[in-house]
Amino acid sequence: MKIIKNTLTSYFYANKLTWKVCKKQFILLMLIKLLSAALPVTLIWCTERLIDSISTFITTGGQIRDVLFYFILEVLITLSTFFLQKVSMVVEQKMKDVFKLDFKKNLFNKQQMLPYEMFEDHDFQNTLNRVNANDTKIIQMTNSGVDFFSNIMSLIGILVYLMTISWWFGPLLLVGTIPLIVVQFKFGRKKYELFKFLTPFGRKEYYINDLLNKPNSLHEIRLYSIEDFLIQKWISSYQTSATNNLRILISQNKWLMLTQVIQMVVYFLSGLFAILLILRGVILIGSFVAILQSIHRIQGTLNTVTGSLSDIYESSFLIGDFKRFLGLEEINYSAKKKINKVINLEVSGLSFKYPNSPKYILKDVNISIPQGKKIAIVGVNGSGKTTLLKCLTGLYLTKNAVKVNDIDLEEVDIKSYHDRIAVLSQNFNRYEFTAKENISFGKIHESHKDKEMQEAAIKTGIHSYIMGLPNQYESILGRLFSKGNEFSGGQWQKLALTRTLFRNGDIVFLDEPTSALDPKSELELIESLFNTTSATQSIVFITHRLAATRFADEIIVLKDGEIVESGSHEELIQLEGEYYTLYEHQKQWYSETNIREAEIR
Ligand SMILES: Nc1ncnc2c1ncn2[C@@H]1O[C@H](COP(=O)(O)OP(=O)(O)OP(=O)(O)O)[C@@H](O)[C@H]1O
Repeated sequence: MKIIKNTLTSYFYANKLTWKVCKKQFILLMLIKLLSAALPVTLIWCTERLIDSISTFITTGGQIRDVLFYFILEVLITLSTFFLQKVSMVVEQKMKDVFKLDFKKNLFNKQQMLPYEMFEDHDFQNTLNRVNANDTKIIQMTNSGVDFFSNIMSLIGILVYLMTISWWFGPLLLVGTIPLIVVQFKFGRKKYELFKFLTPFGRKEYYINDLLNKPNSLHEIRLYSIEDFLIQKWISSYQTSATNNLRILISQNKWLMLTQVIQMVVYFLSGLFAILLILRGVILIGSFVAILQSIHRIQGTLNTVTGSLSDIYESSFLIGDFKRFLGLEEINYSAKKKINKVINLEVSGLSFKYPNSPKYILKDVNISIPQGKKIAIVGVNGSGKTTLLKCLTGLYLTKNAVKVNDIDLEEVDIKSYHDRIAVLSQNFNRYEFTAKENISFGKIHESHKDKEMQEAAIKTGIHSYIMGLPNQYESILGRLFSKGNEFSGGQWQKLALTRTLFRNGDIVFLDEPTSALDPKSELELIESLFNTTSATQSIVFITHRLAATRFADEIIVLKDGEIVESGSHEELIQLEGEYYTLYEHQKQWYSETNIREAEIR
């Protein structure tokens, strides 16, 4: 009972969605299917009449007009069937296209409303993967439903026709169908469960495929000769999916064979019964042929009907995923306080651990960032620097620990906060669009401000490179598309930094902004950055290069998620602690002499 209720709920839900998006195509499809449903029984009736009129014509010299009439009618019905089939294919395709467009738009919108941290969770990624399959599943469910009803109507028509000859055909044919329905339902559920189990394998295949296709990843793969290893991994994932899919197909077909045998027995019994009727003179030869034709058609239609039922049942699970996804709690922007300008950012007693991870990555961190303050965060790998940045920028929210303008970040409309900050992350994006677009993404609504963009590009030192490109700022970057121009790693980083500067945030967060730059460019850039930011603009930057930290008002040293030292460059050097040790290791790289030598070279 519960199965039927759930399936029906999902089915009506799918229909409601389809109706909302593509009413016109939906109505048209239903009309076509309605017409198609009436055709089989008409054809059977016509065949019966044709044979009877031929037989009358031969035996008693009846009218040739009748024979020709039924013959032409039969041809017309057959042609109409083909015609409706083709039109319905086009309508279905159009319906799929319209629906997919709307579905994807809604999905993207929903994704935007979900907290960032969800996207780092693999279970969420699996669900998202299955939800993405829903665009076709919802339409398929609607179409299967229309097919189901159309076939049921056609079945009823044929059954009623058969039962007017003898009511025995009804129960006989229906009993033969029950095993088929049971098998189709059983495998509908199994197929969904298998799909769920195989989702991570599918994602892995997709990931490896991407690694092997994209020039950025292929570069290292070629040089390390790990193609074979990766291909092997892909094969193993693929084989798991293929083997399991084949196994379920074999198992389903074994059961379907059994139901087929039962159906054949029913078919022969019905045939024998029809022979009995003709021998007793109850029916004519035309009715006999029509009975056989009806039984044959019923069997075919029953297979389609139960197949549609199984599809609807299987899809209902996926639609369950989709409904759960839509029900996920969204970030509530409207109920939150808007930020028009960041006056100060205060971190007090921030302790943080990632979801599904037992270990605290940040422990009791306290930082004060008033307007205009320049802070450098240093520490060895894994000490929690990037995690701290994620908390400061509101990608991860922690109750009462991070306050902007004395308001808990959890209470703040996070979009309004993001509008006021500029972030360059360690894994910045390389957009394979034009140079101008790459920079304008920093402030997309002000993409017409060419002068500001160029000023930012001059600051980071990328302007001269861009001017050297064939179409200057309109040149396409990267190698993926035609007429693309590849940048070096450092040039891409300068471009990403330009994007961040163009954004002109109240606070600029930089996660290792100079990691790909040569020492000379690095020093020049950091100096220019600090000299040209306004007095009210704050900077928080993470770096491993300690030559850059001397420009900061305060340096924070993180170790195992705790602030172990903080102060100016001179204060920390005098302290001779963690910072001093790190600085001593790097000192020689940054001595004035080395830089000058590098310049001469
Ligand atoms: N999404 C995540 N889920 C679980 N643990 C994470 C996640 N991101 C980072 N970590 C863990 O948090 C710890 C700190 O990582 P984080 O990236 O903040 O260090 P970091 O100081 O920026 O390091 P690096 O200098 O290498 O960039 C690491 O041990 C890492 O394994």
